[in-house]
Amino acid sequence: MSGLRIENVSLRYGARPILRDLTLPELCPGEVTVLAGPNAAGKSTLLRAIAQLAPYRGRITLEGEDLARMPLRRRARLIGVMPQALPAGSSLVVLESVIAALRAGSDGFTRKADAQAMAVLDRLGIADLAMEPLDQLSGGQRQMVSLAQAIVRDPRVLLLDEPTSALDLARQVRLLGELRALAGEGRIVVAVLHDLAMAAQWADRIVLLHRGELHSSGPPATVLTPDLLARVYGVRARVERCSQGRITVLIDGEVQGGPRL
Ligand SMILES: Nc1ncnc2c1ncn2[C@@H]1O[C@H](COP(=O)(O)OP(=O)(O)OP(=O)(O)O)[C@@H](O)[C@H]1O
Repeated sequence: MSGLRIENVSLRYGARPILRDLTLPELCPGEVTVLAGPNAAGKSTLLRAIAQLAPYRGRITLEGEDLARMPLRRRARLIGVMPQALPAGSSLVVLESVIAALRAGSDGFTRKADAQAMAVLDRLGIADLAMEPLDQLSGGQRQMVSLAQAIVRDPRVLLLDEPTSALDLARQVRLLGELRALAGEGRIVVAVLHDLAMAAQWADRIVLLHRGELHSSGPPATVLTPDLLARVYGVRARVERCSQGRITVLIDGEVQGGPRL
């Protein structure tokens, strides 16, 4: 009961079913889980449901406790969310925005807030951005600040929606290494990634969604097969084994006729 459980979760937008009776294997501390699947499969929606940002039917529990019944502040301390994009129109500088994220999970004034927020910026290698206005950052810089906001409360669960989409190669590696380290410290890390080669390299487990349902889940080497990539994504892929049970995925092109599912 130490993990995150998602059981029989269904979610509709209006009359449209988006998640359909979704039950996942328990997501455990120490693991990086990548949520994968074609566009509109329901990946972001599932993250929103876990974060209790969208109403659903079914049960989502953390260490046996129903997240839907948890007091807001406690939930804010336990769950860190890195959305696809930070909302524009902020008048804060980076450090203030990270302090604001820290305070959202605390009941009162935290004297050490500045130091805590600075330590997180330093950990992510962006301390030099502390006094920059949030609205004047580049897309990649904003993404790193968004990660800082998500982890500053030291959450037990970290939910990230396409966290590398705006990052250059060095920062992609830095961020993914950071996710591994954050998991290694005992957190449950769940990230939506489109880049399956990246997912193969960094994930302990891949959960593949398709049209709001669980298609498959397991270690990258068992989920990411050429046959699955052809059927679900409609791409021709080569999957090669490398060291320590890891695989590399190379996409060659599209299969004729597109996805078969
Ligand atoms: N607020 C909303 N209102 C109505 N429909 C929505 C809303 N948000 C998402 N949807 C629909 O839900 C479905 C799943 O969307 P979601 O963003 O979860 O997919 P995704 O797997 O994250 O896709 P992508 O890879 O393209 O980001 C889509 O068909 C989308 O149009």
